[in-house]
Amino acid sequence: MADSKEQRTLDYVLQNAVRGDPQSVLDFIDKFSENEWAMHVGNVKGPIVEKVVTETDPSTCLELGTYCGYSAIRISRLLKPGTRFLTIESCPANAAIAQQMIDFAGMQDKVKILQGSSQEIIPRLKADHQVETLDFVFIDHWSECYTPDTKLLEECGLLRKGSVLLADNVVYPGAPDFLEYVRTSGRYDCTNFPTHLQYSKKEDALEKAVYRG
Ligand SMILES: Nc1ncnc2c1ncn2CCCCCNC(=O)c1cc(-c2ccc(F)cc2)cc(O)c1O
Repeated sequence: MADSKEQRTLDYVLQNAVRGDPQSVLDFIDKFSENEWAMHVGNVKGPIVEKVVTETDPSTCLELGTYCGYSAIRISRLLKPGTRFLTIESCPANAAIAQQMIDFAGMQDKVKILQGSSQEIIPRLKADHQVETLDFVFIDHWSECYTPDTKLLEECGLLRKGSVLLADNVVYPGAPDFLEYVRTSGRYDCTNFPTHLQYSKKEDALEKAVYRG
C-alpha cells in the first residue's frame, strides 16, 4: 500500500531522531513538516501550549486529536511523575503512527492513546479509565466537535473549578461557535493567544478557557 505522509514522517523520525529524546523527535517532525506541511501543533504554537501546561501543573490531562503524537510528546514530557496523559484519536492509522512516535520518544509510560471518537470515549473516561476530573484538556480535533465535546465534558462531570481547556486553530481553520460558547456561556474565563498557523505565515490563535465550576 502506498505509504502516507504520516508514515513518511514516522520513518524519517525513526531514521534520524535519537531514541528516548523527546526534543529530538519534535525537531525532526518539524523539519520534515517544512517540506510536507502537516497539522502538528508545531514549533511556533508549541511553546505557547507548553507555557499554559507549565502554569497549570496538571495531574490528569486529556487531548482530543492525537494525529501523530507531536503534541502528546510536547506536553507529556513536561508532566511530573505519576501524572497521566490520555489522548483520543478517531483515525486508527494515525493512532498506530502516534503510538510508535510516542514509544520512540520514550513517553509511552505517561501517554495512553484511546482510539475512537471523542463522543463515544468521553462518557466512558470515569468508568473505563479511572478519571475523576480533568486538570487540562488540549482540544485539537475537528473544529465542529469542539463545542459539543466541551459540553459533553461538562455534562459528564469531568471538569472542576479551575480545569483548563486549551483549543488550537480557533482562527484557522477556525472554531467560531466554540469561541462564542466559552466566551458567552458565563462558565469560563477566557484568554486568547494570537499566533501563527504551524509551518505557515497564516494567522491563527489558541484559546484558553478556565472552567469556573
Ligand atoms: N471526534 C474526534 N475525536 C477524536 N479524533 C478526531 C475526531 N474527529 C476527527 N478526529 C481526528 C483528528 C482530525 C484532525 C483535526 N485537526 C485538523 O483538522 C487541523 C487542521 C489544520 C489545517 C490548517 C490549515 C489548513 F489549510 C488545513 C488544515 C491545522 C491544525 O492544527 C489541525 O489540527
